[in-house]
Amino acid sequence: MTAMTGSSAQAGVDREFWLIVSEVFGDTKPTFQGEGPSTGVPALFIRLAQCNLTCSWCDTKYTWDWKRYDIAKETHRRSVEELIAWALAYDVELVVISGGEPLLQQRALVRLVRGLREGGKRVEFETNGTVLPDSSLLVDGVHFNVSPKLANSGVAEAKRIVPAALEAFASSGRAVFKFVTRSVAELDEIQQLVDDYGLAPVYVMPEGTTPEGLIETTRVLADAVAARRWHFTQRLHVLAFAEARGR
Ligand SMILES: Nc1nc2[nH]cc(C(=O)O)c2c(=O)[nH]1
Ligand code: SF4
Ligand SMILES: [Mg+2]
Repeated sequence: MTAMTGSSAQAGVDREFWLIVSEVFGDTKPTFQGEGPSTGVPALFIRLAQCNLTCSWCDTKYTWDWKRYDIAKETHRRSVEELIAWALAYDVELVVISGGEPLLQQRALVRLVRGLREGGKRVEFETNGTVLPDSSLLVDGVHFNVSPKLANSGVAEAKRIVPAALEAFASSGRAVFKFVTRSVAELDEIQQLVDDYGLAPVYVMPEGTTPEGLIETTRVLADAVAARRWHFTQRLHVLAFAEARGR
């Protein structure tokens, strides 16, 4: 026995080699990256459980809302090795790591990303931009779709806006900033964040979990987004597959 035994040392090892996963998809029912600059690119998805925010309109509450969902049913402990082997079994270059908030499990992600890169994969993270990224994740072949949350999320500003994290992503050269938006008025709120933290490039994405809702909000937003010379992104998986989980 050494001083490195006991539950906290064990937890440290766990955090390096294991991930708490919500679901993986894109294998048996192939899909595309549905959002952001790689929209339409074939992709595998690893969705991690747990989030540090509680957005009212969150479409993946089954990753964190244990009042509504059963944590025992919705979460699975998977080894980093197992996840790498799963991804490498498919001839799909892009692996999207989403959540929940994936960067809450950053120590194991460093190993996961290394294995995926060594296997020839490209990696995109979907993150809420509140967790400072480890420098070993800011490497060739790894990109971040950073989605800072607006007041429409219902989350307190001090929780959803973490200046040091936003600045780190902005200066990384590996991030785009994607804003879930409902109204033209919210574009001023986005502009303020863009100015305060030097965020670029900006992608505006309509909030919605139905094709009808997305189209309606797209019509509301498109002119004003184009006028600011910002990017616009749809949610292709919602248009293509509706609300089907795991697509
Ligand atoms: N096809 C597809 N693309 C996505 N891009 C980001 C997603 C997410 O849930 O973070 C997502 C998703 O759930 N499905
Ligand atoms: S940050 Fe993302 S996963 Fe977390 S509650 Fe908000 S929308 Fe859901
Ligand atoms: Mg989604």
